[in-house]
Amino acid sequence: MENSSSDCEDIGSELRGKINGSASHVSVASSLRSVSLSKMGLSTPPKISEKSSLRRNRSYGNMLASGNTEAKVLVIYTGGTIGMMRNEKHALEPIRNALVKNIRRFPHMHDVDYAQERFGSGSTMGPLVLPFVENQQRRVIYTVTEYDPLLDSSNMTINDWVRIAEDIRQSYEFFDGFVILHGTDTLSYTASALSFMLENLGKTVIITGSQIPIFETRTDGKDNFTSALIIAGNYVIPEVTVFFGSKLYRGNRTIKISSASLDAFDSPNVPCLAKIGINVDVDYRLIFRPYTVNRFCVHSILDENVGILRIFPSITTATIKAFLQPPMRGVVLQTFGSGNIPSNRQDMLEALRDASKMGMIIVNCTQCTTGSVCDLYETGRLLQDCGVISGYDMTPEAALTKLAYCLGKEEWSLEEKKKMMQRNLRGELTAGKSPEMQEFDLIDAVARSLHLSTPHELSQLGATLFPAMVNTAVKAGDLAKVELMKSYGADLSTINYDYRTALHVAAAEGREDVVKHLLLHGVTIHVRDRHDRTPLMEAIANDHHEIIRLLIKCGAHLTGSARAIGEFLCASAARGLQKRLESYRLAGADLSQPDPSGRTALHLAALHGFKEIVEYLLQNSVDKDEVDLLGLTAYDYAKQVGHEDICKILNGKHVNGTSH
Ligand SMILES: NC(=O)C[C@H](N)C(=O)O
Repeated sequence: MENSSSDCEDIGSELRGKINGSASHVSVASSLRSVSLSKMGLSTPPKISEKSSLRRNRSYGNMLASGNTEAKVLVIYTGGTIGMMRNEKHALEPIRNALVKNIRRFPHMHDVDYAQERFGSGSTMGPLVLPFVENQQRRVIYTVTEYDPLLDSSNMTINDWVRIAEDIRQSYEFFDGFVILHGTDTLSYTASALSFMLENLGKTVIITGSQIPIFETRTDGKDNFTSALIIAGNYVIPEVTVFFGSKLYRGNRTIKISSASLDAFDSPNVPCLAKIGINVDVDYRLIFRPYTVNRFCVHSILDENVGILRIFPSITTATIKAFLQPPMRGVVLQTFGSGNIPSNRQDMLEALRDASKMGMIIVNCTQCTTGSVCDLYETGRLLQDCGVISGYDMTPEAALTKLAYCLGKEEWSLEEKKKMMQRNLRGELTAGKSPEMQEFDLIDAVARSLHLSTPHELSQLGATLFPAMVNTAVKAGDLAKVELMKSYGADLSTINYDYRTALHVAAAEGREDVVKHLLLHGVTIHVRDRHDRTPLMEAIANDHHEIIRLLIKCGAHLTGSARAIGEFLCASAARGLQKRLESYRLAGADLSQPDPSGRTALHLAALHGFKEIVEYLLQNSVDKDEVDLLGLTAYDYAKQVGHEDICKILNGKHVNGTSH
């Protein structure tokens, strides 16, 4: 299917004025609200009825003929050192409108020639284009939306997290991935909060920033930003992640470890998800996936009555009591070692017990950078008796934002909130042991027989064998074998040489039970294969209606431009494929969407004499009076070729009311 780059251009041109012009500081939520959905060619695709819009759409058609594979990334620029400049006192401060202007001058970040050829604009306006990157499938087209005011992240609040989350929600279907430019100081808090707020996330969200402004000669900003764009555009890692200093981390596992080093972040309790060196090495097995059949949504109610209390020797009861006073509703207690507090401090224990009895959620987290709280010592077990719950190995940032999130879930009872705090929701904690792999490791066995031994050879073997074996089991609908492959260490989300996943195969083959199984195992629905086809497109192309319903329920959406969908609809009608039209309808297409000549599926069905399709389209509210580029209605076509039965159905009324 044709990619939807024109959507990107529409968004780009709409935001362009706001980014570069005088009214530059508008949140993308409000910007996108002002960009009509029909203009983006998605939910309510445009109808072509006026000559001007026709001309516009034709010229888009020419641009799309470039045949390049592109990915669209939305960049939300909130502030931080990355976009700061030195003022007269030599202090760093964010400068409005400077980032995009400067990026346009960096040949490493913006390919002016490509932008010129593709969008007819390049050096001053239009979407930004990342130059071609060796070994990456897609060229990244990105749009930057700049917040007003730009913030040093120390000034950010819960309201800013909500704003970012809402902006992602508003633009979710129009972009392949998201990059958030953010100050480093509170970046881990934002990353943790967003990881909870963005529920059933299916796309890549990366937060990055820098220690040195991007405008300076020696900067980490350019590499961090470019790498984040490449990953967001080319890899589906459905998590809120942090990219910094050559590594991609799970956001809610990160902490800022240095105020000076360019490796400012770490995720001490879990390995990084990807490393950028000469190649991009993603460890797909580490990716945390939503194990539900639900579509993406944002939970934006956070309770701000939460806090972190760090215990220290000789802390007074008065201090503790003061901290636990209403309106406080949730507290992260940072304790010693593996979760200990002084066992000889009955006063302290009493204060905690009282607060817990009053309905406060108190979560025990360690002051150590690595490791977890556990009931190894009497001093730790005592806290449990007071109603304090375990935060396992959560970072204080993750525990605090998770508390704000859980307390904001009004539909959950207090017990449920406590249960959720101790459950692994987004990969933020490790409770208990991870499932064991089968003793007989398939890849090891094959590797031995092939005399392969290096870790690189082993991972290459796995990457080659597993997709083929999983896909064979999926094609056969053999769920037991799919499970077996998983126990051998296969990642069900893995892609083959054609960038296809098991979900593509299951959707194409009509294996509804396998589709369900894969979705429940977190296989992402947004991966596009070499030919830009998503699992949803596979289900449509094979008319598997139940699977289309399932994928849509899970948040899948059409990815082609409105015009391309119009072409598909017309082609289906011309070939008498009513089932295919129904497939598109179930997938959310507007059956009235015209092709570039302004003809709708109804014109084509009338022309080719498919009476049932004409009836079907009329039942689905396709306007019989729509005229094409030549000013002809569906009736005119039917009349011309003598389909009298269809003329009768279309009842001869012209758009302006004159009878034929
Ligand atoms: N490196 C940075 O971005 C630090 C800056 N103070 C901020 O958090 O906004």
